[in-house]
Amino acid sequence: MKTLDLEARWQELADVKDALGARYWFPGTSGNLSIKVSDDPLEFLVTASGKDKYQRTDEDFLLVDRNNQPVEQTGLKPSAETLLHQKVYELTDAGCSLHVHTVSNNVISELYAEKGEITFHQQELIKAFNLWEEDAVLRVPIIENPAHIPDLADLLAERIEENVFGVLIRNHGITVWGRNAFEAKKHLEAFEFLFETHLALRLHTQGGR
Ligand SMILES: CSCCC(=O)C(=O)COP(=O)(O)O
Ligand SMILES: [Zn+2]
Repeated sequence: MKTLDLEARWQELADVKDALGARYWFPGTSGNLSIKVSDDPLEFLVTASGKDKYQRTDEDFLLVDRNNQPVEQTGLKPSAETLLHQKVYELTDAGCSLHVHTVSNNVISELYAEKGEITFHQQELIKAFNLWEEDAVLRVPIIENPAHIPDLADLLAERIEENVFGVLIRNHGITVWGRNAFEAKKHLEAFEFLFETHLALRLHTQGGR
């Protein structure tokens, strides 16, 4: 892995972090982000655990390997949810994975938890997921939120399949991915737009029920 690649990926992820931070999508130090630096062996930059993600510092990210262990000696701790990012890289062609907690994704995750998914169709913004046909459907699986992270990561892995670009975690947040940082951010913005629109529409047409 070249130092130049690492530096470029670091800046890319830091810029995404700033953009999501500007939307206040990291309440209470929640959220974690990662970007792939090397495929073989798998190495990715991931946010350090428990940090104020609205700040931009030289200690925001650390490089971890396929076992979620820091590649170099560091006092930083990888995100508690690093294993979820590793599963995404293992099971998809993703180059970047983003996890945020928002009010909208939490409310949707609870409202549709029993169904195990929420679907969107006839919504212009599903084109952000490269779904262009008039009858195309975007499916967002919803999983439970066990405290034991390996169990959570297994639930996530079970729901990853073709044309799934993100998974909601009940009363927790969403994990989203894309082939690169641009696409992952695009997907996350589109999901949040769809969730907010859906909730607003429910409020107006069904009084929130
Ligand atoms: C205070 S948020 C609880 C942990 C969490 O869900 C999260 O997204 C942040 O954890 P991290 O270890 O990545 O800071
Ligand atoms: Zn989280």
